[in-house]
Amino acid sequence: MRTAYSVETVRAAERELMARLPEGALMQRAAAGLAAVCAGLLGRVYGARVVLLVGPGDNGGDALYAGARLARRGAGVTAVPVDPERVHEGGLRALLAAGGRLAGAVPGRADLVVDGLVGIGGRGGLRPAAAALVERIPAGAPVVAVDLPSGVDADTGEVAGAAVHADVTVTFGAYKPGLLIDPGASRTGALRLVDIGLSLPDPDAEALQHADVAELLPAPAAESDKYRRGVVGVLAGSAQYPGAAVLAVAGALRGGAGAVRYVGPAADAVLARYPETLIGRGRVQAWVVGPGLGEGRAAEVAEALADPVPVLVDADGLRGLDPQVLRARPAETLLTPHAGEAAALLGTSREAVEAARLSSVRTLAARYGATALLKGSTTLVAHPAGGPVRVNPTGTAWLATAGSGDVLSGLAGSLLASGLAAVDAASVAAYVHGLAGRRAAAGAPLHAQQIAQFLPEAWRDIREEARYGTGRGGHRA
Ligand SMILES: NC(=O)C1=CN([C@@H]2O[C@H](COP(=O)(O)OP(=O)(O)OC[C@H]3O[C@@H](n4cnc5c(N)ncnc54)[C@H](O)[C@@H]3O)[C@@H](O)[C@H]2O)[C@@H](O)CC1
Ligand SMILES: Nc1ncnc2c1ncn2[C@@H]1O[C@H](COP(=O)(O)OP(=O)(O)O)[C@@H](O)[C@H]1O
Ligand SMILES: [K+]
Repeated sequence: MRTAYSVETVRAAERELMARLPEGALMQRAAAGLAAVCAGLLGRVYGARVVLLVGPGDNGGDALYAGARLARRGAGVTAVPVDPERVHEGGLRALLAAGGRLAGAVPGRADLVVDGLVGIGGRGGLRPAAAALVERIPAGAPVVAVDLPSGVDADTGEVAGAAVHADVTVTFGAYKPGLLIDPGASRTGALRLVDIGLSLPDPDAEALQHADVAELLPAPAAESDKYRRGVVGVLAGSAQYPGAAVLAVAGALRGGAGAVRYVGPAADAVLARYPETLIGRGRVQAWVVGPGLGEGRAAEVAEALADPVPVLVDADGLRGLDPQVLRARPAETLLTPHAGEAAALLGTSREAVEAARLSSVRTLAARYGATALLKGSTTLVAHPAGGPVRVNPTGTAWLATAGSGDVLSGLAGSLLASGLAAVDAASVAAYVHGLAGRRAAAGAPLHAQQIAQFLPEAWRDIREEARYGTGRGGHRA
């Protein structure tokens, strides 16, 4: 499990540790880790041209001390401060003593640029003086961000205005949510964590890894039969959108349930593609409701919600949902909107949801009393009672293709039917779907059926790789 912590939590842990260590010890740990990553990237440190962009706070201090370490190994290090009157004193002294120099402008050429403009003390988009330095970063020079790419909000991943695009981000003590969640996540490049010895409480966000997912994937026991494995009901499709039913069933058949039961007007299309599907009403252990339903199907949605089993609501099923009805349900509800659907549920705009994904998914879950999976560039899953938000680390923008979400909802519903808690079903489905999408795409456009076809391969990969890894999954139901 990769865990992430808010600025407030990180600061508290730092204070606690700093009180027990000699002054400046933490910054030296950070700078040593940063310098080691920079040296690794440079290969040959001696003679390399390193440019430090130095903000007024401790983030700039880290960059200066790391620069001093590189200068002592023979690099030509130039520090460019945002404000020459406000530079970390000790860091500057160390750099100058090691042979580094101070400059008023960004040099035209560099083998490495270190972004020490702002770290967890940053607020809002970069101010003009800092943004101007970012614009001067020499084309093609690799950029290493100190703690986080300047301009990215550490807690949320929000980017208001200019922000650094890093090739590598060296973060200290703990990952911050903004490093894992878009738009921030797409600015970090490769992430490196430097352990500075913090003791941390429960995380604010977490990302499952292969080993966690492997532990959650359902597998039939020797005594299993199809009913014990769970039956998932799929209420989807319409005369206008029969394909959504086929794709949801395609996902459901590959998600661990023992049988898939289809209810709706697209039975012929479903059977033509998947003759193994059961047709018509009957007992199910979980429902998938909504893909391709079209309009005027509220009564059927309400009927499924009245069944005391877990229900996943997607797409057209999300229209006009009543929070009171969801709160009164005796079993879990899982909502799987994309940003547009989430905006309608929250009474805001799609842009507002995309700019603030973390708070949107939390609000959605709390307001509707349901687990919420917010799809898009970083898929997030929130539990209605709060706790860490799950951040999906797999996926590719090629998944943004018609019908992709239908496959996801079928898959997640199948995992619900096989007994996973809603948070686990949602985050495992997003993980496997994202991996299958990456494999199916392999750098080229894909269509939704291919995602379904690659699900078993992704599933097998997770189980295989996890044999050699460690890690724990799970979440309270
Ligand atoms: N506290 C600690 O124990 C440690 C802190 N470390 C470093 O210290 C950083 C935090 O340092 P600070 O608290 O000094 O804060 P930062 O250095 O992150 O930023 C604060 C400074 O940036 C300016 N600023 C804020 N928002 C800005 C914006 N949008 N545009 C331009 N300038 C902006 C502020 O005026 C302030 O002077 C961490 O990110 C990390 O790099 C590390 O050395 C590890 C140990
Ligand atoms: N930019 C993106 N990067 C990664 N994944 C994306 C992106 N955009 C969409 N996706 C994923 O693609 C799927 C699209 O689902 P959805 O919007 O419901 O499409 P549809 O309704 O056509 O099935 C979701 O799994 C979503 O997370
Ligand atoms: K930075």
